[in-house]
Amino acid sequence: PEKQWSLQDFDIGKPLGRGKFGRVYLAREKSSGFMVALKVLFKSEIKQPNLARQLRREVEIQSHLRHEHILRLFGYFHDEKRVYLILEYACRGELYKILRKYGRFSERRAAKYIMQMSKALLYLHQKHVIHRDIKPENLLVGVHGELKIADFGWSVHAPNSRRKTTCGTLDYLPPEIVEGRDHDENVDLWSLGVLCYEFLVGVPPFEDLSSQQATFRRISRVDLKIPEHISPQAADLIRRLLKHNPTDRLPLDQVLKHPWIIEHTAGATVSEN
Ligand SMILES: CC[C@@H](NC(=O)c1cc2[nH]nc(NC(=O)c3ccc(N4CCN(C)CC4)cc3)c2s1)c1ccccc1
Repeated sequence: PEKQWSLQDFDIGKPLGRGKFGRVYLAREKSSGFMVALKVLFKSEIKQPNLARQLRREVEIQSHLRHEHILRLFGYFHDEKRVYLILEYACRGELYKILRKYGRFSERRAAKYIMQMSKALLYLHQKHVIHRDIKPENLLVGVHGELKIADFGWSVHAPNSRRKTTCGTLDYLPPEIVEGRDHDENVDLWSLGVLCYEFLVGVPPFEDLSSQQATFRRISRVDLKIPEHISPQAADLIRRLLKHNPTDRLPLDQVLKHPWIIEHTAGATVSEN
């Protein structure tokens, strides 16, 4: 039987971060000493029905997932004002802050992350779950330097035609969502290509700081310029993922066999520092 958790079961530590709704704290479960991340969301902020439905979906989906590159959701509880999600603690922090600190990643580090993301997405797609919000802000780093996909607030069961009213960056949206068309698992392949580009270049491929419309236009036209310093193999993988037609995008099992991934991750299965 599922254990009924409550706030009394935890010692709350330092705040770890914050999302659009709520904050996340380091916490220790008292009887085991197990460290977790406790995500606190205010009911007042998720009052709107679609946010409550989104949260229920996040909990429903993430609580059933078991994968080394997907952040575990161990349980949840609520009091009169707040909802609490008991999440796996990723002790090396947020990937986007590491990316901003370094500016951009080496091809070896980028390829390792893309391989890990591909394995996680393969697992998700086999369960007909599409994440729909793959971006550096939703990626965390575990104790062995491995990636963990967090924040399933936008994940859905495929196929899906629900309008995605984005609050965050638009840079990761694929043409079919930007153009309001139906979408399926292939949206995550597009985002994987955007992620690979941003890891290697330091900025997303279709970013146009002048306006959202300008970014939409560049996405819809797949207006892609790959800088000279990117290796031909990396450029090839990015081009094979950033295809306007969702079914033309390189499937995940092929991504894992791509020469760029093979060359840069040989022997990387052992835990890395
Ligand atoms: C992805 C956003 C999402 N976050 C989670 O769910 C989150 C779940 C979860 N588990 N573990 C985390 N770890 C951290 O946040 C963290 C941050 C910094 C750290 N360091 C600072 C630098 N130092 C050198 C190393 C240690 C270590 C861990 C987070 S965030 C969210 C969504 C809504 C509301 C709040 C949070």
